Amino acid sequence: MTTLGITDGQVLRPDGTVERADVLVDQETGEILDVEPDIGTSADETLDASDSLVMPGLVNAHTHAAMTLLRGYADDKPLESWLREDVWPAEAELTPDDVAAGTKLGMLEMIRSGTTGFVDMYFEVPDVVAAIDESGMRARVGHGVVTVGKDDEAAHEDAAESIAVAREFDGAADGRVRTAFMPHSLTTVSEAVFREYVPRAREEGVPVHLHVNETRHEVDPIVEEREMRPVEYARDVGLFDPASDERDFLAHGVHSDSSEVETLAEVGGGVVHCPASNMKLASGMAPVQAMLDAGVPVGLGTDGAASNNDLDLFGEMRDAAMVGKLATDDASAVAAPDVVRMATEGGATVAGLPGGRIEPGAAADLAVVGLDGPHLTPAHDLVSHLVYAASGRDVRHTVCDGQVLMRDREVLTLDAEAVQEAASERAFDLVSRAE
Ligand SMILES: CSC[C@H]1O[C@@H](n2cnc3c(O)ncnc32)[C@H](O)[C@@H]1O
Ligand SMILES: [Zn+2]
Repeated sequence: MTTLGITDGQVLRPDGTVERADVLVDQETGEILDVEPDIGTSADETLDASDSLVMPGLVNAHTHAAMTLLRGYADDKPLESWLREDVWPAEAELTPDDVAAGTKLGMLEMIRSGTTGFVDMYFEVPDVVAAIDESGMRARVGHGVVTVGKDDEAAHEDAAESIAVAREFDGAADGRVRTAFMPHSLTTVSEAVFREYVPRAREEGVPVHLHVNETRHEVDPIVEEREMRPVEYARDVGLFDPASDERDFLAHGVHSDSSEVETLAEVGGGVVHCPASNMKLASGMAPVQAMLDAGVPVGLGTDGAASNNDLDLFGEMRDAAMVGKLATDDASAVAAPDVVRMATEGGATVAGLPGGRIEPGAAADLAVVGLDGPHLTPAHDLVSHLVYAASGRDVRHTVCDGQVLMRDREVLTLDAEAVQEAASERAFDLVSRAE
């Protein structure tokens, strides 16, 4: 057995308390062996956590990692015109190598801000998986299906590709990669495709992940044409089936009404809250406190870097807490302990990925946050600091599946300079082809 000891720190336990302890990890199984004081120093490899908090690695439960290439390319627009006028024309020019470069840049940023697992909906999944394998991160990936504007044959090809890559890559990268069937949304994918391919996802044993209730423009036509709320329509085409072994999960859910929140709680449907993207695109404020009260599993996501514009989940935690209070006119809503849970265990649950808890037997997916900065002084309440005062720049070390991905802010699995240079070059070339 090869062991990793994370020594001399304070540890965030699953019940939200903080205690002084070392964390001992079995690097072969990728699991936490024990959490006790003074057990880490004789490990084969050690990470110093003095003056630091060891927390579960953050889970970015909804992103489009390669959209880092379009960071700052089209800002200050609402979702529909942003997608149609700027993003989709640029994405039409993407090559597999572009997607690989953008995904690596996204992962570099995520590792540097303490994220160990993510959910990625995008294109060129084989290249995305190869990049994830190299990075050492954990992810649930899928090919995003859009059928609007396509003839029947092209629509079926797109959906069939999503199922085929889900089948081929589930369990790749030593099990760190899981997959899902990923129709883009209820309005950009035809009813016929949902009805034919959701059962195929069930046969493959993969969940379904899609955007739902993101903007009013998406909700209104569904309600008008079908006389059903979007979550009801989703259930009608086979999603969120409580009899399924896999948990389907939606991104955004901003305009979910109380009946939809109740339904999601009843059937165990997961929601990924993306507060920065919802604010930037002026999509609205999700009823997150109502979801938590109802028992809906909720995680946090950045969405893509073009609607955020970074992949730092510490920003998402702060935004979730702030907008949660604004939305309810209640300063006690979406409180710090709930936000930290959403960003860790909640995201892991929603995405069906290991991690999210520091306890023996759990996946050794960890972030070590330095506490010595003036902005984190005094240390009255470390959970409060994680949400309201810290940023991804405070993360010292990142560990996924027992392997050290970043030590003392140096990413060990990706060549940061080369990744940034390649992505930058490809991004400029991409937008010049699109214009
Ligand atoms: C078909 S792959 C995923 C697809 O989604 C687009 N996208 C990025 N951000 C959002 C968002 O907030 N709502 C809906 N769709 C989004 C991305 O550009 C890809 O085309
Ligand atoms: Zn999205």
